[in-house]
Amino acid sequence: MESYKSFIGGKWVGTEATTHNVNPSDTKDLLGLAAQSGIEHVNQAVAAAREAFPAWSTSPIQLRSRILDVTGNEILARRDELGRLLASEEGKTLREATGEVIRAGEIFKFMAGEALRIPGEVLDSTRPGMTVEITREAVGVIGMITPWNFPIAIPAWKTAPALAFGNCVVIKPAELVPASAQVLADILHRAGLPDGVFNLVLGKGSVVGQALIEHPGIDAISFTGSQGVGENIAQIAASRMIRCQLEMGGKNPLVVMDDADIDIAVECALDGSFFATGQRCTASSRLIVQSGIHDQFVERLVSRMKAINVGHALDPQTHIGPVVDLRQLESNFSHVHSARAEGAELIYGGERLDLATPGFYMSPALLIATHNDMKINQDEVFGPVASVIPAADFDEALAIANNTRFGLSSGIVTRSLKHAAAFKRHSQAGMVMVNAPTAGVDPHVPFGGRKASSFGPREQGRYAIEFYTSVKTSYIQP
Ligand SMILES: NC(=O)C1=CN([C@@H]2O[C@H](COP(=O)(O)OP(=O)(O)OC[C@H]3O[C@@H](n4cnc5c(N)ncnc54)[C@H](OP(=O)(O)O)[C@@H]3O)[C@@H](O)[C@H]2O)C=CC1
Ligand SMILES: O=C(O)CCC(=O)C(=O)O
Repeated sequence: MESYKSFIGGKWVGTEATTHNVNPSDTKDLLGLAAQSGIEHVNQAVAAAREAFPAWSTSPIQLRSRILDVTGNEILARRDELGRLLASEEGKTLREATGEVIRAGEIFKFMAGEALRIPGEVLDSTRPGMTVEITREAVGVIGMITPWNFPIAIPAWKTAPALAFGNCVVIKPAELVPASAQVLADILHRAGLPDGVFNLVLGKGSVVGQALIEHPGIDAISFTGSQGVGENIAQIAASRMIRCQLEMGGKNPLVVMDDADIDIAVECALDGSFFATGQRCTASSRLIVQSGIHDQFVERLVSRMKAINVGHALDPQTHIGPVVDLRQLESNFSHVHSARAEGAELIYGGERLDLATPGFYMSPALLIATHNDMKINQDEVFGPVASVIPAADFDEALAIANNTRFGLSSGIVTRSLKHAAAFKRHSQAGMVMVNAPTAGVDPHVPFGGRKASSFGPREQGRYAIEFYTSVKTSYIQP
């Protein structure tokens, strides 16, 4: 039986109290026991990070780059083993989990390059003989709180740029996925990261997470998760005048125009709405379909859904794994139930499945005859549930797409360059896809949204530098 520990100041730290890490594909399969750290461990982790910061923030960029590169190489070399681990604790399929591990490895390798390319500027001053230098410095100790749906990629895309630019880290991963977090701590440690630079504290969000965001030794907070927790973090960060970066939910629209290639439209909807069990903040939960193609699209999508295998995450025949836990499963059913009560028609799926192993299985659900004001089309579900909203023309489809408090990703399937260009320009989302699913993004470009989906500077790619560095302007008179 595995036991997962916190990692503080270069040492593994266990606790008497533990939580069970259960495989959502088979609840009889107990993967391990995870430490339940408390406030004391948060205090120790922040103290270790503060102590490590002066040396790490001024360390040679080649050293930082090398450690990130070695970390990325090991993650990539162990993709199959780590993919199995991730699929076992989170429930996404082996293919999806291995893809996520590769993404994490590539992020470390990308940031190994960025560590060597920290930009600056030298300008003439308005005062004769004087120059002005604009440089970037590490922010300090970054508190990170990460969700369960991308157990290694999200910690990677926060940690890699933080370390590249000389910051220290205290991370609290979601309680449901301690194994992937522990693997990351172990790889970074063995890659040569000095003690205290990266600290992992396992435990409850309401205890460890709350203590971390309130800790006076934290200089910035990067969070991915629900809107409620994000709003709490924003208030605390504002009261302490520290920066925060919040990635929260989505209610992402996929617009299907009459002139769409129907095969592309159906595959985009299938992938965006249901793969990864719909547990992506970029999932297409609103399918906005023009009237001329509506019936054909629904018929083709349902027929594709019928061919989908829901099953054990490690079974190579599985297309969609289980929901992550019972709470999320019940929440998904309650969304479907309330949509039907509001008048939506459940045309396919939405049922609990009893399979060979006891897991949190549900068939992907498609609701039709919905309108955008329904709760199902305003609240994030975070499961394999999508609804179809009919639209008369492009203008109506665009208006519906933008009529949401969220603004993470959006998509359009069309053969019309005019509609694609207009959608790209007027969609109120941080990421826009043309003839591609709303979910599934590249590791080297900015990630983030608008409105209630995101707050603060973008994550990932070269843009990550904005959050993880502080700009200094120096006036130099020789
Ligand atoms: N944008 C995204 O990618 C995600 C969106 N969500 C949305 O959130 C819903 C609920 O999922 P859930 O996992 O509960 O999301 P949460 O926002 O509760 O969890 C995200 C992270 O925040 C931590 N956390 C929880 N409470 C606090 C707190 N008071 N202070 C600090 N940290 C805290 C969690 O810890 P712990 O694990 O211990 O609870 C976890 O590490 C989903 O159904 C979905 O709609 C969820 C995950 C990712
Ligand atoms: O769609 C993706 O590739 C990323 C999704 C994501 O980051 C999330 O769900 O939190």
